[in-house]
Amino acid sequence: MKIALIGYGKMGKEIEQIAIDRGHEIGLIIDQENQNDLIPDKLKDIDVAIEFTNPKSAFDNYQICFEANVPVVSGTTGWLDKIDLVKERCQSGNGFFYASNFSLGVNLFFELNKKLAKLMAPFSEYNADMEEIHHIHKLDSPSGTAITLAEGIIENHPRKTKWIEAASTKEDELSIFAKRHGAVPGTHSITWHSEVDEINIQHLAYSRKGFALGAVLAAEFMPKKKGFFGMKDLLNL
Ligand SMILES: NC(=O)c1ccc[n+]([C@@H]2O[C@H](COP(=O)([O-])OP(=O)(O)OC[C@H]3O[C@@H](n4cnc5c(N)ncnc54)[C@H](O)[C@@H]3O)[C@@H](O)[C@H]2O)c1
Ligand SMILES: O=C(O)C1=N[C@H](C(=O)O)CCC1
Repeated sequence: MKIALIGYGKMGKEIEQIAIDRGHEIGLIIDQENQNDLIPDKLKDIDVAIEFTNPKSAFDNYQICFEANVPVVSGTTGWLDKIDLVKERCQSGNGFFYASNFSLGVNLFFELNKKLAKLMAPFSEYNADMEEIHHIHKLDSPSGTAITLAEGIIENHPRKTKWIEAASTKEDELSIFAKRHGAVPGTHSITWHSEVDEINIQHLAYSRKGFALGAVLAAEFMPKKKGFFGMKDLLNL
């Protein structure tokens, strides 16, 4: 498979390594300094584009791939205000795969989080909050993964209706505490506190390898696909 890498930073480089190890060819690499090279003509013989850039650039990059009819796998976070526009393009025949987190472990953790929220529903003595810790270079906050986790709690717990990135004393608000520290690849924990105890679940990434492998697996899933896909489609969760 011939892959275009859009964004050649920490994730782009990790993905390149795994894609080559799995027998793929990197046909095009686009980063900030050659971003004007991202034109439909250069994508002519590309099977799939993998996009990991930043919240401001991602949507424009998708549009160029859509014009070239190249399916996109994107892990960029912080652009979801435009998700309806992307879904419209998918309805008119483009292919797009998004995950706030591509690692298998986090996607299992998403399911565990939903089950725990459901289990807690009848027990009003327990209240939840969330902490996410990432490296100091991260641009968006809270993390895309934290937002997915918060949505999982809100969908499955009757007393939580929204999340806020602050300490809250309102029962219907889920507090997210976002911390930035050193080179941390990504740690997420959810704690359900009562007066007498707490239950804590945590996912801690040791490196970016799990994110990168998931993105390459998504890229292998995408050629010729039309529509909007996510990790549930890939992992059958
Ligand atoms: N979904 C996931 O599993 C997952 C995992 C890790 C990171 N991320 C997200 O992926 C994104 C990138 O993360 P990273 O750690 O690789 O960041 P990074 O800063 O190391 O790399 C981003 C790269 O994009 C380049 N870039 C900026 N504007 C561009 C443009 N217009 N066109 C092409 N390239 C451009 C930058 O020069 C940089 O090299 C972030 O949004 C991050 O939150 C998602
Ligand atoms: O390093 C990042 O940036 C990460 N971003 C994703 C998020 O916002 O959840 C996934 C974890 C790493």
